[in-house]
Parts: sequence; C-alpha cells; structure tokens
Amino acid sequence: MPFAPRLIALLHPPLSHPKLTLRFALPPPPTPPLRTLAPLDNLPPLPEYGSAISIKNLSFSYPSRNSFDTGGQPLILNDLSIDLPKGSRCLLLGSNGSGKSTLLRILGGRHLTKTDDMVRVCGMNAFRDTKLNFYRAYLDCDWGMRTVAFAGGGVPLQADVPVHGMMTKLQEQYPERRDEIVDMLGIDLNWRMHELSDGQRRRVQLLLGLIRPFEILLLDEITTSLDVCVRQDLLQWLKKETEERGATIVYATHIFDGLDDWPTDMMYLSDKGTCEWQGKLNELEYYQELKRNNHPAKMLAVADHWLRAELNERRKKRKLEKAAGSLVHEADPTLRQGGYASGRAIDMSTVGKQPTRTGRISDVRGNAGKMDMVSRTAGDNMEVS
Ligand SMILES: Nc1ncnc2c1ncn2[C@@H]1O[C@H](COP(=O)(O)OP(=O)(O)OP(=O)(O)O)[C@@H](O)[C@H]1O
Repeated sequence: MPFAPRLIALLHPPLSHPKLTLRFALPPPPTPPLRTLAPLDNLPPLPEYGSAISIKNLSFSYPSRNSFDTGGQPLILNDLSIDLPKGSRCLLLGSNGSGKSTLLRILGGRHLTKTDDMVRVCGMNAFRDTKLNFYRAYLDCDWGMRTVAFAGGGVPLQADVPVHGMMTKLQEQYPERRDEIVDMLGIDLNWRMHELSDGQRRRVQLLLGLIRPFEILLLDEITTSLDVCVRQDLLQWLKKETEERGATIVYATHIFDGLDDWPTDMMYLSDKGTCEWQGKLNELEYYQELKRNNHPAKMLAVADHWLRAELNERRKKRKLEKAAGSLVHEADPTLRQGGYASGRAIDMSTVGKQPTRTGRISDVRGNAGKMDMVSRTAGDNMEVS
C-alpha cells in the first residue's frame, strides 16, 4: 500500500477495529455505593400547628407590565379565606387561568403578598419563614426548563449528569426513602439527564422533590407526562404519606382519572379568583349523590359540573358584550405579525385609548400592508390606524 492511504487507514480505523468493538461492548458502569449520612437532626424545630394551611382574606394581583402604572391590575385571587387541616389530601380545582398556580406559588413562598401574615403554612409565614423550606416541598412543571429570552419557550435541562449524581447529599441522608421512591417511580439511577424523555425527567424531578420527608407538599399539575401505572403508584404512595406521617398535600390538576377516592378535601377556585367551595369531600352534596348512583367518574363529573357553568356564563357575557359593541381589543403597538420587532419608538400614552400607532416608517411599512396609513407626521415617523 502506498504511504498516504496507509497513513489514512491508521488514523481512521474501520468500525470493526477490535479496540472499538471492545469499547462499545463494555457494560454500563455500576451505580456507586451510597455513602450514608445521618439525616438532618439539627433541623429547626417545627412549631405545633393545627391548620396546615391558613389563609385570611387574601387578594392578589400581579404587577403591571407598565412599571409606571400603579394599581388597577385585575385581581387573580379575590378575598380568599381557606383553612386546611393537617393530614389532608386536597384537590385544587379551577378552570384555566383561575389562579391555582398563583395560589400554590404563594403557598410555596414564591410570591410576596401585600399584607404580611395573611398566609400561614404549617403555622409559619409562607414567604418570610425560611425554615419552612425544610418541611415544604413544591413541585411544578417548570423544573428542568430554562426560559429562553425572546424565544418564549423552554428547553429541558441539558446537563450530562446521572441521576445518582444529582443532589447527592440529600440522597445520602435518606437512602432508604430514596430507594423506596426509586422503586415506586421505576427510575434507573444510571439514567443521564440529557438523554431522558419528558416522563422520565418528570420521574427524576419527583424523586428529588420527595426524598426529604415533607410536612406539606404542593403539586402543580405534576403528573402530566407520567404513564398510567406510575401515576397510580405515585398517588397511592402519596396517600400513604398522609395517612402514616400526617403530611398534607395540595394537588392542582386537570386530570381526574384515578382520583375519585383519593382526595379528602377539595378547593374550587372560580374564574373570578374567589374560593367557591372548600371543605371535606364527604360534605359535598353533589359528590355524595354521584357516589350513591355509582357514577364511574365522580371527580370528573364534579369538575365538569362547576366549570361548565362558568364557561356558559362567560360565553353569555361575551355574546352580550359583542351585541352591545363593547368588546374592544386593546391596541398593542408592539405587535406586528405576531412579533416584537416593531416595539420601538412607541408613544405609550396612546396605547389602549385609540387604535392608532406611531412608529418608524420601516416598522409601519413592514406590516405587509395590513394597516391603513392615515397621516404622516414629521420626519421619519408616521401614524396609522
Ligand atoms: N407572572 C405573571 N404575570 C402576570 N400575570 C400572570 C403571571 N402568571 C400568571 N398570570 C395570570 O394570572 C392568572 C392566573 O394564572 P395561573 O397560572 O395561576 O392559573 P391556573 O389556574 O394555574 O391556570 P391553568 O389551569 O391553565 O394552569 C392568569 O390570568 C394569568 O394570565
């Protein structure tokens, strides 16, 4: 063989090269043995408490998009007063946008309410008492997703780490509990995070969120991508946690299969942000009636009963508004063909008052002729309607 091809052959061995074959045939590395750390025995003591959640006259709105605008924002939660006893499994029900996640985030200490001490979790201030974080677990769908600026979407956690390498200290402190949850969720500790499916990533999130024995668990639609068997096993395991350890769970979901006999309590948030019903499930007359009639999907029927009434009311209201001509969409000067590019040189004082828009010629002309030009102002600016 001439020199050059021989050199290439040396540099690029064929796939059947014995060394390569050997490399691919290696078995996966064994899971390293778990160091056992003593569970945290110096945890700050939890005060005696009767109500796991106690909320008094809570109203909440998000800050305005326009930082100069103070107040006047729609109330997401409107005068809520809730009392949930220790050991409850509470189903949080409401239509899209009714404020379930907002409420869970407040309980999880992620939002500050206007008046302090309105919201107490396990007898402590939900926002300020940081020792609550040793006893409170909060799991939502955002885990492992990073919002990309301006792309408006999320990308999953990309790190190439094995499951047994994540939050190792916590895994070492509760080895038996970890193994129990690993078994219940069907997790392989050698899974690498960047290779996982949505459901597998969700299982790992649950594992890491549930390892530390919690007093209160806040779940925001966390079972969406789990398969039916894992979901059922998880619900049973959570039930056991409340019955054996007296933990409290609040679970917001739109998936009701397998939930008929799971909750002890129920909380219904209306689309006006008010709490329309809260209490023990066996005090809910409609549910009891469904039970007497052996209804095959009681929880779904309860949700449908409440949410359908809201939906019909909204449709009726919209129809009336349309007929009266009062259904006006706020002009959004930043919107051009679904994008944000033309949000420059906008006079904010005109926003929402009249359907006009002032921008640079390039912005306006770039709109593929969708807007009619009305008048041209001085220089490079023009106004359109
Ligand atoms: N960060 C935010 N800033 C401003 N408004 C927000 C923010 N997050 C939520 N909202 C608004 O608060 C309202 C309640 O949202 P939330 O996510 O709490 O509803 P939800 O009941 O969890 O809905 P879903 O069932 O769709 O998850 C919605 O109208 C939403 O637009």
